[in-house]
Amino acid sequence: MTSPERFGARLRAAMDTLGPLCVGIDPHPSLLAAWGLSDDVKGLEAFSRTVGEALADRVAVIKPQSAFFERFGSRGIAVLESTIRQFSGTRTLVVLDVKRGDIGSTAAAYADAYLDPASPLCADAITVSPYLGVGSLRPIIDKAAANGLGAFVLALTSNPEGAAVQRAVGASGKTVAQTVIDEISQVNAGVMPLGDVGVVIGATLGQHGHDLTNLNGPILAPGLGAQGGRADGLRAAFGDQAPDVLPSYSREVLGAGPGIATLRAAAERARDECAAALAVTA
Ligand SMILES: O=c1ccn([C@@H]2O[C@H](COP(=O)(O)O)[C@@H](O)[C@H]2O)c(=O)[nH]1
Repeated sequence: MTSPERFGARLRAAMDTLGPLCVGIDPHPSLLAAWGLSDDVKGLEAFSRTVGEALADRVAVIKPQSAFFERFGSRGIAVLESTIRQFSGTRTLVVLDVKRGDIGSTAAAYADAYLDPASPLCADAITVSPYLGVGSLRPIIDKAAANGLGAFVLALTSNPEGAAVQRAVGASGKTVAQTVIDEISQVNAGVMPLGDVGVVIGATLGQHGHDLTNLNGPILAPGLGAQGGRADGLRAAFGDQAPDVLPSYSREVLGAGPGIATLRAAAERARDECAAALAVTA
């Protein structure tokens, strides 16, 4: 049996062909209202289907935010399952934003839920939290690698409250975030063309002062638009790692709906701004 193509390689190909952009599916109650939809499962379903119709095969990555689906219980989860399925067979990869993490034996169950192709919630990658120790994520990292899937580990989040924990300095003299980055760098060492395990670094942070040189993995950068991050700040924030940066917008792009054409136009504008900001000059 041949091994599945690795997540890092698939992400690199998607970003090369469709551009460096992730759009979040965050069906906030205020967005449902602005789109003329009801704040219930029917509205959730219509919202997610419209985003799929507008952006499948047009953006490299789509990132459903699980919380907005969980809000509606099992029927919301059923919509999340069909939202993920909408993108299968397209070039658009799905990163499910669930920020999971637990002791290793429970992390293994999360891996079964989200990174096993037999599961209805299986995505191309998930977001995970390292605050039980990066080592506790090993079952998730291993399951992802075995199935050609990936994970993004929180390092420096886009919200201002994150700094108190993530910039705290440990006994090694490194910040918590740098320790996370360095442990993930080891996981990705030698993987070509790009490792399967990324980190999350907020696009709101500007020059964050952390060393990403050896990461060899994708950098998911949320916080653009609604949280104040700007595409023209990406280059200064990420320097030589620019080619590995996956900028992410949710509300800013979703606010252009419910029209298919207006959603596409907003995503294209965001993609072009990010691509220009991240362009590697010789
Ligand atoms: O550091 C982080 C990690 C995750 N997020 C998530 O991304 C989107 C951002 O939505 P916007 O509407 O573009 O603000 C949301 O789902 C967050 O939970 C983040 O913002 N920062």
